[in-house]
Amino acid sequence: MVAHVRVPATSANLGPAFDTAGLALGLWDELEVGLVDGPTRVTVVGEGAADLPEGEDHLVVRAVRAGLEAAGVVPAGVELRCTNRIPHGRGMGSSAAAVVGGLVAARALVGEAGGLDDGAVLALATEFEGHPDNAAPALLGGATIAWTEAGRPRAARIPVDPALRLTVLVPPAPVLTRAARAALPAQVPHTDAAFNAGRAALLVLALEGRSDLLMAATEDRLHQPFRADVLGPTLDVVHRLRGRGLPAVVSGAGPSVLVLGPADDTVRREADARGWLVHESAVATGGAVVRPQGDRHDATGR
Ligand SMILES: Nc1ncnc2c1ncn2[C@@H]1O[C@H](COP(=O)(O)OP(=O)(O)O)[C@@H](O)[C@H]1O
Ligand SMILES: N[C@@H](CCOP(=O)(O)O)C(=O)O
Repeated sequence: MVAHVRVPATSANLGPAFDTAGLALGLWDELEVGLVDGPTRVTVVGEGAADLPEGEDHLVVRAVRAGLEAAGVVPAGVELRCTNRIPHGRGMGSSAAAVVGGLVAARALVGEAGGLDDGAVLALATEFEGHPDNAAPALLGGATIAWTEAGRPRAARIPVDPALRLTVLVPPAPVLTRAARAALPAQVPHTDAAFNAGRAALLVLALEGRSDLLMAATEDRLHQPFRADVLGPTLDVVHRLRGRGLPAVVSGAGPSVLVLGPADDTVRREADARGWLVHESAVATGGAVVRPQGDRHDATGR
């Protein structure tokens, strides 16, 4: 059996909800995973094709193995084909997609008896990622709040206005999430924590349809200011767009910028002037899914 999985890109934090909020974007990676008697073989088309390992070190293979191991299955090798559309190291959740996609493929291969329900997949994905905010929407779709309770990650969907458009401005060079996390302080002032708690609560209302709250709801003092130096021009772009009344934030750990709105002329001019790509979509309502064999897809993976 071959499991064919598609898994969405995600944007985490959404300004104030650091390591907590995230949403699925309309751009998908696809994976085909089978178990083989011989050594592991990996084929990659698209993003990362020239750089990624082709054996057991490949992140998707590691995730498939983790899922299989949790279900008590240890194959000799894994045959993996990837069609990658999510750019790497841009704050669009490529690593979460790889991990969640691999775990969902493992779930399809072992069947229900393997015990890999959504809670188990989210827990394993969070072990890989170190934070659950990308893994939750990659798995469940939509916009999510993720948190840890009694040592286990949990997630809940937030209702989102179906008219909401999302635009990601994507710079040409990556910044690894690890580097952007290393720039964060160990402690923040209580006033800044309180500021963000209020803004994160407001974010839920804004996503539900209170678009008049979007600007206030996307202010942040917990991560963006500390990341300015490692992200190059990203914070300048955020401030320029916000100065024009657009709710722009750092997408995930950056360096991309997420605008909670359509790709209007202001957004396109800002991106064009810097040679950045623009990706516009709605919030993707579905998370990682196992696709029927031979299902056709468009250029975004839909
Ligand atoms: N589809 C993939 N297949 C294999 N490895 C991947 C894939 N996507 C991401 N990775 C690994 O994760 C790294 C990027 O992860 P990270 O720094 O968290 O950025 P992102 O914001 O894109 O998730 C890549 O350099 C690569 O090592
Ligand atoms: N909360 C994390 C989100 C990282 O998202 P990514 O898409 O950049 O991997 C953080 O801000 O570090």
